[in-house]
Order: sequence, then structure tokens, then C-alpha cells
Amino acid sequence: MDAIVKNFPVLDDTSDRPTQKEAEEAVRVLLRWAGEDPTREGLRDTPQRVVKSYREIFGGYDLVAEDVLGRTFEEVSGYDDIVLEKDIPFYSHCEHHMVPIIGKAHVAYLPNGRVLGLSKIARAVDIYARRLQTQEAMTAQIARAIDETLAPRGVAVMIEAEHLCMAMRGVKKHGATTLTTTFTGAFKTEPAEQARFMTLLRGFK
Ligand SMILES: Nc1nc2c(ncn2[C@@H]2O[C@H](COP(=O)(O)OP(=O)(O)OP(=O)(O)O)[C@@H](O)[C@H]2O)c(=O)[nH]1
Ligand SMILES: [Zn+2]
Repeated sequence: MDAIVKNFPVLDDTSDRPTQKEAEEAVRVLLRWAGEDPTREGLRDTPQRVVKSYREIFGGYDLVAEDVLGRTFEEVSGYDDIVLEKDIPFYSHCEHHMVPIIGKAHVAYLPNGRVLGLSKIARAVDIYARRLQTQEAMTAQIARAIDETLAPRGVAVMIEAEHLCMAMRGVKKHGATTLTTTFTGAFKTEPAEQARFMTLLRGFK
């Protein structure tokens, strides 16, 4: 599992990164390759816009989920039962085709004294979504980041998503959904806890 969970090989030395101008030139090359004229009025600012947009949708490479998840607190009157954040919408891009993956993440954990700010779970989901991904890796990465930062009694992550590389091209199966899960701790070792996670997900759909 370690290979796919490991943080992405984000460039250590930022000087290895192409400049904004080089990235814009790459977009111009793709436009010409597709048969377009990048100098026509409608496309003149497109390379700049694409790079700006990529900066946002691939912004997860510059962020560390563990930093976000590090903000925890324990004043919850002894609450120690399941916390489930469901239907967290996300947009990612598959690493094979760089085409969108559109889905929802459901994330639960069993606290061990400390809890996470609710928004931090969604922020962590976004950090991993805003990288090139496989759904399996993204699921495992979210679970591992929460597991290692919060040290809860267990983490359960389910992702359901549509891969546009399967819908708009290739096999063209629009509407097919992929489900992936990662369980750690009690969710992995105790079937009853895993069943409770599933029931809570189904129960409120
Ligand atoms: N397991 C997994 N596969 C994915 C994911 N996203 C895309 N893929 C698959 O990655 C595979 C890449 O297959 P290749 O044969 O190398 O590429 P391709 O010729 O473009 O394949 P087709 O999509 O079948 O046309 C395809 O089967 C995709 O459906 C993902 O998140 N997880
Ligand atoms: Zn793909």
C-alpha cells in the first residue's frame, strides 16, 4: 500500500519547475497541435488563462494535508463516537489522461480524545483532489493523513466518483460510478464498526 499512499513526488527543488512563460508556451504548442491558431483574438489570452486555472486545480501540490489536519481540539464533553463527514464534493484529474474525476468523499473517524475541525476534513480532501490522481491512491492518502495526524481509533474513507476519461472518450460509459474504500483501526478490524459506517452512509442518502 505504501507505494500508492506516499505523497506525490512533488518537486523538491522548486527551481526545477518550468516558469509561467514556459507553461504558457506548452499550452500554445498543444493549441497548434490540435489545429488551432493561438494568435487569433479568442485564443490570445488562453495560454495565460489555462496556466492560471491549472495553478488552481493542481494547487494541491503546494499544500500539505497534515498541516491542515494538525488543528485539533478535545473540548467535546467526552464525545468519542463516530464522526462522519459525508458527501464532500470534489473535482480531481486522473493521472492517466488528465481528464476530470468528479465525485464525493465520505470520511469518518472514531475519536481518541481529540477531534478535527469539520472543515479540515474537506480541506484535506481538496488537497489530494487537486493533484493528478487515481481514485485508489486518493482514498488511501486521505485515510493515511487523518490516521497519522489525529491518531484516532479508526478511519473510514469511501469515495464515489465518475471518471470522465471513461465517459467522454475511450469506452464512453457515461454514468458509471467507481467506489473505493480504505479502513484503518477499528473500522478495519471490527466488522460491526465497518457496518455502522455503511449504515450511516446509506441511512441518510
Ligand atoms: N484503477 C484506476 N484506473 C483508472 C483511474 N482513472 C483512470 N483509470 C484507467 O486507467 C486505464 C489506462 O489504460 P491504458 O490502456 O493505459 O490507456 P487508454 O488506452 O487510454 O485506455 P482506455 O481508457 O481504455 O481507452 C484505463 O483503463 C482507465 O479507465 C483510477 O482512478 N483508477
Ligand atoms: Zn483517465
